[in-house]
Amino acid sequence: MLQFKLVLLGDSSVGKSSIVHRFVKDSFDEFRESTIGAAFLSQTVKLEKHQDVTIKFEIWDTAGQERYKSLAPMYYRNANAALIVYDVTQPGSLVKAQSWVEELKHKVGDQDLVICLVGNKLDLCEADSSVRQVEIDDAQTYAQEQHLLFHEVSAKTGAGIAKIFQEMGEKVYERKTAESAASAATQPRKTLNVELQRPSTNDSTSCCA
Ligand SMILES: Nc1nc2c(ncn2[C@@H]2O[C@H](COP(=O)(O)OP(=O)(O)OP(=O)(O)O)[C@@H](O)[C@H]2O)c(=O)[nH]1
Repeated sequence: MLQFKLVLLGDSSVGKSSIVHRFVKDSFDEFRESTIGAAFLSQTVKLEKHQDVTIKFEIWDTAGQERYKSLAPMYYRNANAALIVYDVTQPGSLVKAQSWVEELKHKVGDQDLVICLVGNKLDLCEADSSVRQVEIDDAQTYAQEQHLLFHEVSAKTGAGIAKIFQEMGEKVYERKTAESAASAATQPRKTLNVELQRPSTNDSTSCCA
């Protein structure tokens, strides 16, 4: 099974761990503790667009607190996919998300990485529209300009969560298969010149002694 490394980045308390737990365990904890360092989980995804293909995400959920920021490169290095999360009720968290986008593009390069911008806690706006502080159009326009995937979700209700990982899975798989096809096309064909040697009949120890 193809495995892909996925990293979650974003400000503290935006709901990174909650998104991962909703995806991996289909559960939600109202009182989740802040992550220390990073947490690792894995989950498989059966791709809807590619019949009979199941991929595995190895997920690194990083800690959003400023004091852990220097650890992040360890987790996004060699990643195939990144979810950059903000909270739709906290405009500062979008600014932080944008700085992660910049850092990834600078350090990793978006050719190598599928990036998805995710606005979380949508349920809060649905309960009371006045708490929304980041307009969907603004975030979506930014995502389009930066060539990022984009979703608004709720880890609490589960709305939109499976869709993120389905779409990310398809993108990383398509990238991988396109890369493999391109490298196969550019590889020179190797001709094997195998000379068959007849074993000498009077040397019974020649091959295994
Ligand atoms: N209403 C609502 N609350 C959420 C949602 N997602 C997370 N929360 C709450 O927000 C708080 C922070 O969630 P976490 O998942 O720990 O956030 P985090 O981004 O992993 O935080 P760090 O580990 O500090 O980086 C918790 O109290 C969650 O219950 C959501 O979709 N809706």
